[in-house]
Amino acid sequence: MRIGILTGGGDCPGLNAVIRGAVRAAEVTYDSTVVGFRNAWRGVMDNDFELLDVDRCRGILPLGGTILGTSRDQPFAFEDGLKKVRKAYDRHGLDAIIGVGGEGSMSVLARLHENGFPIVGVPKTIDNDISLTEMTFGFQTAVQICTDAIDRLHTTAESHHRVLVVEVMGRHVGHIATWSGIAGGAAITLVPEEPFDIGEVCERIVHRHRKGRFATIIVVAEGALPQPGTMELPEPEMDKYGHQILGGIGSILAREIQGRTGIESRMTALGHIQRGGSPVAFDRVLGTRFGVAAVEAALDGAWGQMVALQQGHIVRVPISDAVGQLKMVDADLLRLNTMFQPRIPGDEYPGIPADRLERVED
Ligand SMILES: Nc1ncnc2c1ncn2[C@@H]1O[C@H](COP(=O)(O)OP(=O)(O)OP(=O)(O)O)[C@@H](O)[C@H]1O
Ligand SMILES: O=P(O)(O)OC[C@H]1O[C@](O)(CO)[C@@H](O)[C@@H]1O
Ligand SMILES: [Mg+2]
Repeated sequence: MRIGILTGGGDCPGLNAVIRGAVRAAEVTYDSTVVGFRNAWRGVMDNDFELLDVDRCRGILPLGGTILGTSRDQPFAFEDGLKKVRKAYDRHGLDAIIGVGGEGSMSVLARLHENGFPIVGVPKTIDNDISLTEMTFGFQTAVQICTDAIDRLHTTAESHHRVLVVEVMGRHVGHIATWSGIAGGAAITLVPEEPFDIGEVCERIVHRHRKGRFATIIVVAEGALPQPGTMELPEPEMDKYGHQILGGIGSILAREIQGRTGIESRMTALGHIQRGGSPVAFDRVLGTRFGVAAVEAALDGAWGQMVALQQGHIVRVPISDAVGQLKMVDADLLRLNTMFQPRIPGDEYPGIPADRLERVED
């Protein structure tokens, strides 16, 4: 079998593990050939490719990024895009294409499948927001990077008695913020799932500092939003693909908190550091499993399917079922954010008696 592979959307630690896993499975186990297209669909449309073999993939497992390069270009944005994809299939004698990407890339794959192409999807994103898979590779690496940063920020925040706002990625959902907030012991975590009230955030900070605490770490997802009418945010700029360029809520928050509370506040935006560098072991393993499973799906003719992690097992789900709705943070985890935040008078926590709440009041 001849299999095309490409990586699309933002890069992500673990992409090279997918490529290596797919190539090793194809070449060594299933006597198949893998054609790698550079920079996602741009490479398919421009015939920019390389043949991938076990030798080419030696040493790439611990490498961040993707050896194939990536882009947000896709065939439906071009009048002759589909024609060019068809030409690539014929020219390379392809039997399948494995597309590795985020929710946007999966939507493109679903449409290509509808157009008759033999497609298999592999979900990727540090944001961990793709439905029907419990985890995407890259996420654990991003969480570890954020947690390490928060650990460091604790000591400087405490020395200076400051509020430190840490802005992390998470365009539509707060998986990275929630996990790293819990792991790093943040006092307050703000996520897109639950618009925040700046007045209440400041009240919690003041209350905490009044009771002898000397520093506060706040983790905020880049896509977190204030409750309507509570705080002005500037309109974000757009990139050339129509995505909002996020990043900035951290500095706005730090300014607002300092202005309202009088407590010195600073901000650190972790930005693309979260996406760079070597994947942690979990992401290498998940990437490898996904790469192998994608080749096996192609060999089985499981077109239009996406490989996914469910209850520790690799399964296949229709790509069309995985797109359209993002995977939000579990209510169980969001509850921890609320439980661990500095308390203010009037807080209620379902299931916890009021006298106990008073005893553990932060
Ligand atoms: N339903 C769709 N049909 C056609 N194109 C789409 C669709 N949804 C998204 N796209 C486009 O697909 C491309 C890839 O999507 P996007 O840039 O969001 O990356 P992604 O794969 O979701 O990765 P990331 O996690 O980095 O966002 C973009 O150009 C986007 O505009
Ligand atoms: O690299 P770009 O295009 O700035 O995209 C940034 C976006 O990509 C993501 O990292 C997802 O891949 C989001 O968390 C973030 O908002
Ligand atoms: Mg996307």
